[in-house]
Amino acid sequence: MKNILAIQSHVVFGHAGNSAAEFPMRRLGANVWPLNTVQFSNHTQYGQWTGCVMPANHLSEIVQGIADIGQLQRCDAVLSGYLGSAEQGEQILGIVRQVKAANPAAKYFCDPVMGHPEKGCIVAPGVAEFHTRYAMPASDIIAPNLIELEILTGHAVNSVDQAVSAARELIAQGPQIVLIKHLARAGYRLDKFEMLLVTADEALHISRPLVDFGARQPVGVGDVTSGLLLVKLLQGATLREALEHVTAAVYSVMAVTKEMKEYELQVVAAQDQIAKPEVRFTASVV
Ligand SMILES: Nc1ncnc2c1ncn2[C@@H]1O[C@H](COP(=O)(O)OP(=O)(O)O)[C@@H](O)[C@H]1O
Ligand SMILES: Cc1ncc(COP(=O)(O)O)c(C=O)c1O
Ligand SMILES: [Mg+2]
Repeated sequence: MKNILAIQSHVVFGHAGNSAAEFPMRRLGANVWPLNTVQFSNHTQYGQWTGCVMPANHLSEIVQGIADIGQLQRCDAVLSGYLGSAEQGEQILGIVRQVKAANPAAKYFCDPVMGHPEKGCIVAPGVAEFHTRYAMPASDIIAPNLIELEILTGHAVNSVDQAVSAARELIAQGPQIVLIKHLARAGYRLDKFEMLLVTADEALHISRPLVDFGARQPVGVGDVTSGLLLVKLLQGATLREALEHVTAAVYSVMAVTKEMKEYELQVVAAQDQIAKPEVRFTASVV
């Protein structure tokens, strides 16, 4: 069993952050240690929520507790996602160092969740800068969407070739694997949902059909995508196997969500499809 310390948001109602990713990751057979950066009533795309951001030192305090009972060396990866404050970022980097000292084989997977005012994703000030300056160079795997990729590289990305080069600019600074979770307007086709998985010497492209949700797109898709990719890689899947499985699993969650006429991701209803998707999408080498 692989053990993943997952540091991201928790919402009581619905699915985002750990509340989106934790169950699907477990359904694939990994142990998840959820460490919540915030506890909110619901995700921020409702435009209103209640709850609080955890004090930054809460994160390291919890990890120290795990170290104190002699279990930290069993951690195979740290996953970080939605942060409640930039100060939490500093604590997370300390946690990554502490975990790697306890288990030198452990990986740091960074989902650099940044604010996206147009989409209604609201993130605290300083978090985008934290991801760009500190988290990206410290990560082993990073999974930006297109806008996050542009912020991380500091320039526009308008095509698949540019996206591959941009991913390799990041690779030159730290991570070995970059997943571009949504190519959007930089993809080959606007009527598909496309992703790229890039390493120093490999680039894989995959696409799945768009599911029509109109203007109200489900939230947490990126969080599920990142969590599942990490589990597959830790379990020894090849890059191609991991990318193809994640694409089919997340597509199935979207399709079930649409079928049930829901807005919140239906990860429980779609659980069998997460583990063994019936659809299959094939990645191609760029
Ligand atoms: N197959 C699909 N059909 C339609 N929309 C999708 C599909 N897969 C994902 N999406 C939507 O695409 C968007 C991906 O958002 P993006 O900002 O690129 O990444 P993230 O989820 O990390 O924020 C989400 O709004 C999600 O609901
Ligand atoms: C509390 C919370 N966590 C996480 C996310 C990230 O979700 P996504 O996977 O869509 O990037 C959001 C987006 O609005 C959010 O409000
Ligand atoms: Mg995201």
